[in-house]
Amino acid sequence: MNNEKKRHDHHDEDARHLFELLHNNSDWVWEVDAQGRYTWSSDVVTELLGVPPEEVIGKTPFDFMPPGEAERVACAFGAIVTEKRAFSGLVNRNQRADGSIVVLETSGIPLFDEHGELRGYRGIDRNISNLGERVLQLETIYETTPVALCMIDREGRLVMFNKAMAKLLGDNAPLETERRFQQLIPDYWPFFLTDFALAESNEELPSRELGWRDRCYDIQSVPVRDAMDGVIGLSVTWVDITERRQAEHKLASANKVLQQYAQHDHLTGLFNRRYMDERLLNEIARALQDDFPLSVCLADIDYFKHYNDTQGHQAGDDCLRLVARTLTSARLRSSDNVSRYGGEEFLIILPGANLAQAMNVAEGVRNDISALKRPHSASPTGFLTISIGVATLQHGQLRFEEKPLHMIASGLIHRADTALYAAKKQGRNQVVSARDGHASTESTP
Ligand SMILES: Nc1nc2c(ncn2[C@@H]2O[C@H](COP(=O)(O)OP(=O)(O)OP(=O)(O)O)[C@@H](O)[C@H]2O)c(=O)[nH]1
Repeated sequence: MNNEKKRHDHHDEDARHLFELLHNNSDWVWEVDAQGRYTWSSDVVTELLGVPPEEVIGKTPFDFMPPGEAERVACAFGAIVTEKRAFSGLVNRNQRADGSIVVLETSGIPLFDEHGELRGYRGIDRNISNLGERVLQLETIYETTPVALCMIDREGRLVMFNKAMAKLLGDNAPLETERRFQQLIPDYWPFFLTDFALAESNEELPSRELGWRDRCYDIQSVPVRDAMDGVIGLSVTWVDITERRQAEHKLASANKVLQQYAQHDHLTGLFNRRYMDERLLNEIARALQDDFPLSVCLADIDYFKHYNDTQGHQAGDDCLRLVARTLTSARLRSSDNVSRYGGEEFLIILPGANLAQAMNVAEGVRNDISALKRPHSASPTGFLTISIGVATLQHGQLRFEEKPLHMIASGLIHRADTALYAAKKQGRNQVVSARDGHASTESTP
């Protein structure tokens, strides 16, 4: 009898204690039915929402939230109820009876009846107004930023992802967090495995440029660590750089076209004088450095003014194009360069060619042009011909040249021009070298 009374007293004591715990605490304890209507509430609700427990019964949590917030939370809570799972840390804004806003952190566990059917939830709400407002703001920023963000854990699960990331994944977007990245974008998983390995060894993670469904992304992972500094996941940023890359490609092609214009003669397609002057400086510098000879051939169409005057300017242009084609199809080395140097004047740079070799090339070119048998009434041959002046920077002689490059270049061109003048003077349709001023081939009248 005595023991029985003791047990009874204990029971009373526990019940009083439990009552105190439930109603006189900082957390609000509640139960809802399967439709989310409160079926039981501790007194703490008065403190949190400014209404007594009896006014809460029959209502749902969404009845205490501002409309936009109710919609947002309903969305998150809908997924939880569908899966009939426990949840925690669900942050939500509520409107108190006096109109003020209180931010609550809600956690709960599902309750099942004897048939295993969901009969409701039991849980607690905690007032986190100070911290909560900041958390919600950060969540909003995370959710609505146009940059795609996600967090991948070590098993490849997509633990978190924002709206932009869901859009990026499109119909690949996971409906449950259990979906693994390996299944979503299998090709990228090896990159993240590498990032995990680098993060483990405290190395910097590189940014990567990868394509996914016709878009181009700049992807950067940052390790997420636990309290013991272990890597538990990767926070990944996906910046869509498709437009930037497209603009860069357009710019590169435009630059290519501009460069083509800047370096080429539009009539013949050959390199122009501006390019060739620069090229000549580079070739002379190379010849000086490696101590090899370099020659230039300056070619000029004979009696071209007359050709123009009799055949017309258009035919003159065609003739210039024909000469350009013939010069480029001559058997030159790949390092040789042909340009239109002036109106009807062409320059050929022959790196590595000594005077004899250059004379040979020039003679071949002269011969090619006369072999075209292009009628030209003013020419003594009756056909189109060219005259060529050849000048060479001799191997060995260069070493002692101490002039600036541009002076060596202009001196070389000047000597070729003087030789060309001599060729014209001696009857045209011939090649003359700057050294001796003698024609290598006489014109054939
Ligand atoms: N059709 C055409 N003619 C051009 C072009 N550039 C220069 N010319 C012509 O080339 C001719 C060059 O004439 P001249 O410098 O007097 O020389 P030439 O008549 O060839 O006489 P020699 O060089 O002494 O044999 C001029 O009539 C220019 O108008 C061009 O792009 N197209």
